Amino acid sequence: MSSETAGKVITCKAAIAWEADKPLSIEDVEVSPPKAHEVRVKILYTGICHTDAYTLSGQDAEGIFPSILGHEGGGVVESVGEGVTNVKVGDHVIPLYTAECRECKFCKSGKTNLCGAVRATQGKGVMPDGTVRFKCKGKDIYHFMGTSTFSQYTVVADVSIVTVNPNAPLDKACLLGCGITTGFGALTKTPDVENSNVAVFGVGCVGLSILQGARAKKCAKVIAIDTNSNKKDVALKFGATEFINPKDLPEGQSIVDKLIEMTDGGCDFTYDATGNIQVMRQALEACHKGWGVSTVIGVAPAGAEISTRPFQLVTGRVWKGSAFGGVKGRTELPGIVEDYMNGTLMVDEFVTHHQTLSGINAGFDDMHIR
Ligand SMILES: NC(=O)C1=CN([C@@H]2O[C@H](COP(=O)(O)OP(=O)(O)OC[C@H]3O[C@@H](n4cnc5c(N)ncnc54)[C@H](OP(=O)(O)O)[C@@H]3O)[C@@H](O)[C@H]2O)C=CC1
Ligand SMILES: N[C@@H](CCC(=O)N[C@@H](CSC=O)C(=O)NCC(=O)O)C(=O)O
Ligand SMILES: [Zn+2]
Ligand SMILES: [Zn+2]
Repeated sequence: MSSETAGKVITCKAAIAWEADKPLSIEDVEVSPPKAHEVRVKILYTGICHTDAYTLSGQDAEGIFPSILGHEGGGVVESVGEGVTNVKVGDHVIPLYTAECRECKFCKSGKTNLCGAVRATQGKGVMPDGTVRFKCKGKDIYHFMGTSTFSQYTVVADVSIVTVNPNAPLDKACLLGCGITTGFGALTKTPDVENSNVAVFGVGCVGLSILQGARAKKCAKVIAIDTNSNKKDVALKFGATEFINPKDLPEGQSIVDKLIEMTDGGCDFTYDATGNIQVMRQALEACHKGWGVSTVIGVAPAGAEISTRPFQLVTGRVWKGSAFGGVKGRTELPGIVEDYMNGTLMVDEFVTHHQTLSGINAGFDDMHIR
């Protein structure tokens, strides 16, 4: 069965990022029908992630303009292109910026959630055939992260979408398209994390979700670190057992010294959820000699590099990273939605503000309210 609009161009509203570091502009866009192995989705809700703000600011090495940003969406399938078998018209879906084709070297490796099927074209802002599905004022508009959820309709590759429980409220479940899943997955998929000492740098959506994961995995000491002391209460609510503001430490004591002191030699696991390269170094160096593992999650500006003394690694600390929490979207995201539905994963608590599409720039400002 097909919808009335199937096969036709749909004209709808979208927020266009015409150039870096300028407000988004609400425009009429023409959204072409999906080609083979593509899906057109009516987006009902989207979150705004700090990565959208980062790309809009011009700091993303892959940032392309004009484009339609957004990657934390929830919607309903409007139509499907030829050969699409994994979703159907009317399905409630979450677009996936980390695809899962189940056929590429990455997917088959069993070692990573990264997928090679569409990543190269995704990074260039085009669909897998090298063309775009959006037009505005006669100009081609680029896609973003393979999702472009700041549009009333979007087109995604079939490997970049998953059907979820239709009873899940999409105004909240859309957040599982990035931040919450990223933090929760990064912690819960860490091997041997149970009963360990954990430090989480940055108490935003990602950091809070790491804290939730730490509680679920019954970690022993769970230390949240943020330069904003207003984050203490929420950190404790989501699973931190302690909170430190590095600015409050006595002169001469670094956050690394403090964490080593609190954990009898260093943390078993640390996570960066700030995107700050100095913090990434602190997170690594606060790990226990011999076995501590530090995971980089935050996204740093184009050109930024991390550094430490090689001795930190020689003496057994491990530096690694995680994208989308290591979660394989098509296989695992429906289960995470179920965790939300059965009350074992907090999601509603992350919704602090609502905006309509026309208020999207105010939505970006809302993220910075302390
Ligand atoms: N790898 C992945 O798959 C993903 C990565 N990300 C990235 O993760 C990062 C976190 O995202 P999100 O949680 O939404 O971001 P937020 O900005 O909401 O959270 C980051 C927190 O870190 C705090 N912070 C800043 N500097 C320091 C510091 N020196 N020490 C301790 N805390 C500090 C910030 O405080 P303040 O607000 O006062 O600056 C803020 O509270 C971003 O870089 C984002 O782009 C997001 C999703 C997926
Ligand atoms: N485009 C950037 C890197 C941006 C980045 O690291 N993105 C994360 C997701 S952030 C979500 O909010 C990610 O999953 N990276 C892996 C990937 O394959 O993109 C750059 O060029 O540095
Ligand atoms: Zn994101
Ligand atoms: Zn793949």
